[in-house]
Amino acid sequence: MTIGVIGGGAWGTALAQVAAESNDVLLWAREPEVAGAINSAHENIVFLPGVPLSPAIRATGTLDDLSECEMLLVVAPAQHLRAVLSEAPRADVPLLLCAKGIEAGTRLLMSEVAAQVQPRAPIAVLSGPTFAHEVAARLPTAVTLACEDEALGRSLAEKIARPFFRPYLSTDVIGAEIGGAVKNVLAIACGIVEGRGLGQNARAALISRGFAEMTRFGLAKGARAETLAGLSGLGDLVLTCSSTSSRNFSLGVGIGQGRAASELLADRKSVAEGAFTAPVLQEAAREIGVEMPVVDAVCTLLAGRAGVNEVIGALLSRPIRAEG
Ligand SMILES: NC(=O)C1=CN([C@@H]2O[C@H](COP(=O)(O)OP(=O)(O)OC[C@H]3O[C@@H](n4cnc5c(N)ncnc54)[C@H](O)[C@@H]3O)[C@@H](O)[C@H]2O)C=CC1
Ligand SMILES: O=C(CO)COP(=O)(O)O
Repeated sequence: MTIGVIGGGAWGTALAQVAAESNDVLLWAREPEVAGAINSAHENIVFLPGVPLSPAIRATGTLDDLSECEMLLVVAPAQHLRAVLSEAPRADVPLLLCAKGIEAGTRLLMSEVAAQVQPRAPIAVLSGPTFAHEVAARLPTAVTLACEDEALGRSLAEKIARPFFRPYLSTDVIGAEIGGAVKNVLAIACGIVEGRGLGQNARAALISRGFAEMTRFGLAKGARAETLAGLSGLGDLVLTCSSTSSRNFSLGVGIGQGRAASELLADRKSVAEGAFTAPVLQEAAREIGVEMPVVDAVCTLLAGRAGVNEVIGALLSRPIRAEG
């Protein structure tokens, strides 16, 4: 079977490599130099350099070429997903959504955006603790694959599973998406703590209190508690809050060291989704009356409305309250 991959960033490329172990893969890349190098040198020189790619991966710059694929992995960044999926051929094949974020303006999750622009396509979500370079190196990785249609979810999981890449099934699409979107914002917060040298205790506190925020927001939006505590929620939160391999965490480190978020973001070619998700998550939480003080703090720092010491001081001086 031919699996299509929409998005030639690090994650799209790593997933293409997984899928290419037992399928033909056609990868759409926006940048001609990315598609060219994958076809000529079997390497994504821009977003995943140094990883020899399978010859079963072909790249194209034309979305229409994906019309013959039997399933599509959608790996364009969250804020571009609507535009890219709108230009893709009308599909009635399954879309496996792999981006982590909430759309600015509409406050929609990726599954909701995909349902609007590709209404005939069955939708599933893949999310979890998955650094692209580790997956590309075939290091053991487990993910959540969420699909309301259980039988379809199982068949998609069977198509992409490998001994080193292990999907766990769920029917909680919203839960899987909320975990992945929220953890990116919390990873920025943990990076700030690291960059400011505030210690391991503070980071553990932020992970726990951040998880409480993720849970409050997720439950209010209809997510299931066990999904939020699983691979796509807590699992990914722990990964991205602990490593400079995370672009969100490393953005936070720079902010914690006193650099302006705008300057750090302008320097990047790779995406730090949390920077885009943070303000829309804050709006969505306020709309439903869910308190998210760590998310609020990240928003203040991303917008440059206050300094790091002031924001952390305000977080630490909140009234004493019950943990649960
Ligand atoms: N890199 C990773 O380890 C993982 C990434 N993800 C998620 O996958 C999604 C894609 O991230 P990466 O592959 O890491 O990206 P990346 O940071 O490696 O590359 C940036 C991507 O953005 C695309 N892009 C830039 N401007 C665009 C535009 N105007 N329209 C459409 N596309 C545009 C580029 O073509 C490229 O594919 C994100 O939502 C990310 O959170 C999820 C799991 C792991
Ligand atoms: O989502 C990821 C790992 O699961 C990648 O995290 P970053 O986008 O912060 O690099």
